[in-house]
Amino acid sequence: MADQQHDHSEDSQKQAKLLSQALPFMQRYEDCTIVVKYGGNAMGDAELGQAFARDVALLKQSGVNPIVVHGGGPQIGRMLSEMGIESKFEGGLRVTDERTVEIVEMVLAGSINKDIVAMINAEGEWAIGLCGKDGNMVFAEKAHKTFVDPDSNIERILDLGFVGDIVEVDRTLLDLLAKSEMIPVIAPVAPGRDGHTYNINADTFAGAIAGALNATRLLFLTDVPGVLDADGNLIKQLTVDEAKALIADGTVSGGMIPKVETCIHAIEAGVEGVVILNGKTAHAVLLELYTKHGAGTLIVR
Ligand SMILES: Nc1ncnc2c1ncn2[C@@H]1O[C@H](COP(=O)(O)OP(=O)(O)O)[C@@H](O)[C@H]1O
Ligand SMILES: CC(=O)N[C@@H](CCC(=O)OP(=O)(O)O)C(=O)O
Repeated sequence: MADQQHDHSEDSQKQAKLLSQALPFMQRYEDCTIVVKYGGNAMGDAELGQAFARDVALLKQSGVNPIVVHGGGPQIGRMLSEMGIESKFEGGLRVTDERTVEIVEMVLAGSINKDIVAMINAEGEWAIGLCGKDGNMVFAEKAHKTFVDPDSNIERILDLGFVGDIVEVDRTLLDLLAKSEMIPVIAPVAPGRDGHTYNINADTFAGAIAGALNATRLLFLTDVPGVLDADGNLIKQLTVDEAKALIADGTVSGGMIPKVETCIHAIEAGVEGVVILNGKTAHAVLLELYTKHGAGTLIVR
């Protein structure tokens, strides 16, 4: 019994110390908008998912305006495969025909969106699941992507079907929610003025939302610790110019290229800082925001 009491007081001392260290950071982000992009690769583990939901709830409780934008690429791929449809990507984007966009919307705005809402609600908060269609929040148009054939050096136009580029973000609904108890959880699906539904890369979608809201931070939860240098070491901070140089010299490659490019666009659109961090680390969001050393790579102007 005496031992237990001792443990308790040690625990509470530790907690008090942690809290006092976190306090200045909590004050720093009070009333700030923080957009968190929760990628499909960071999902899947129930315990990690609950830790993520607890972090988002704690942000709201400490006066932040958190907005979750989620992906779900691997989950869409699994559903398509169960239905006998093969996933095809061009330049990192899913080629999306009419049947595929229906399934994308079902998986993203349906099951994944509601799972995240339920996890946050289980932490005692009020999450509300949305997509670009809700409250006329986001409008898209058919994406116009080109591709330079490395063999012939000829530029080709890519027809990705119902993949969209964002052309408009209306912040009315998100401004209303910021003043309420609600935490928006947004799926990257948006309507076009042409009446079609468009599938939008979740990183791009999160960048556009963060830019339109002049967010203080945009966090990308992925499956690596952040941007790594040529020796595989984590780079703690980068300027936009340094980030561009890492793309140009090939240090940043593959899926990290569009991610870092989205970071650069978001900063140019008015986001104060963007962080790429490992969503597979429990409580990555709190470690990034509420500790001195952060958790990932911070990119700033
Ligand atoms: N310099 C780099 N630093 C970190 N990751 C890199 C780098 N260059 C390429 N990558 C790759 O980028 C991947 C992250 O991009 P991606 O798979 O598209 O993320 P997500 O699916 O979470 O959006 C990493 O898993 C890694 O393989
Ligand atoms: C156009 C396009 O590629 N859309 C993505 C949307 C989901 C997404 O981006 O999810 P992650 O963040 O988990 O990768 C897709 O269909 O997979």
